[in-house]
Amino acid sequence: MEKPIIELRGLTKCYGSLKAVDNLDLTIQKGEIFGLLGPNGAGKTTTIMMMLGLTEPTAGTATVCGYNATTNPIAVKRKVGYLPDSVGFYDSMTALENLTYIGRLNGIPEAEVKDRAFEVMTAIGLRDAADKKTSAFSRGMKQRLGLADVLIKQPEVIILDEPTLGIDPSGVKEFLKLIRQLSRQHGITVLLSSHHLHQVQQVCDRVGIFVGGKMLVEGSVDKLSRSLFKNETNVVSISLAEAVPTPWEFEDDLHRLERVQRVAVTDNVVEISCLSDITPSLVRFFVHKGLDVTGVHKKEYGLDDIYEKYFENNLAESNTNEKPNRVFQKSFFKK
Ligand SMILES: Nc1ncnc2c1ncn2[C@@H]1O[C@H](COP(=O)(O)OP(=O)(O)OP(=O)(O)O)[C@@H](O)[C@H]1O
Repeated sequence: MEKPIIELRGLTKCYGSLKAVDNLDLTIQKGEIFGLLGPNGAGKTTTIMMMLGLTEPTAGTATVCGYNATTNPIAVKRKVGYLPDSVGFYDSMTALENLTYIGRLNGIPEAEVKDRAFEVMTAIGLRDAADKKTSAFSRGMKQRLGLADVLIKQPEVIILDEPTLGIDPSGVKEFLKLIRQLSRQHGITVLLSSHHLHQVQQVCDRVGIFVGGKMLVEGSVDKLSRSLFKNETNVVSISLAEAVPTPWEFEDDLHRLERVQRVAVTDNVVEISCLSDITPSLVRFFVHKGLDVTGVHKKEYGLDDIYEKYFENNLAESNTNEKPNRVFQKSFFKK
């Protein structure tokens, strides 16, 4: 198996008595898009700073592209492109001038820098705005140009810290699509830090939920959902034309269907949890009973369900000192 492109071992950072990052172990393979998810103050930026060699760990190591980020930060910076949540440009210069300036700073030869800048601007969809001053750029365009700054040095790894802050929903969608495209086409490894569950779910191969400096859980959304919702992976909601009376005369019959585990009735919706996907049999059951089915919806568990469930389990397992997690959870969803 190939060596991981990012390898964090026992990575720890203390600020006085505060453990901002607490004994973090993480490996990311080449070409993967990994989402580091966590509420404000979770330690995401501190982790990124240590991976870039911009702050020293109190303990542990961060190895990026085969280099120790603490002892060899320059080598790491050559291989890694970092996009913070907002990027500054010289507003009196055009997008192309800003980009070629960054290209020169990164040591790209004069003969190549303009062509490379055009190439990158085309890839990120800003070719037509190349001669526009960046003072006239929207926030979304600035983030794209920030990505161009990162790409011009042809990095092996891109680290994005809250890259979609302040971008409108359609801009976010486009931006994430672009990240995925770039990663797939060029085999670039991406670490994306965010507290937007839905955005991360759209683009990442694997996610880690990071709270209070610790990685609580990691894996693909699918894997996490299967392990957390073992007994509830097949939940179907059947909507009926009329409200279901209580007690419902057909409830026992429904329970007797093979593989049905749980039935819950609310107004005109019957929610059924099953051991496997038996949607066709369920629909036949309702039709056979002479009930008008107006909708069939299969529940899919996403990252927000995973996050919620994880905390539910965590709270149930422990009866001490769990209040901070509740607070984290609330602030997580608010944004
Ligand atoms: N230079 C510093 N000195 C002291 N404490 C710090 C310093 N930098 C960060 N911290 C603390 O470390 C913790 C982790 O901060 P960090 O910025 O890494 O979190 P984050 O997950 O990136 O949060 P956000 O989503 O708000 O950016 C916080 O409690 C923060 O106050």
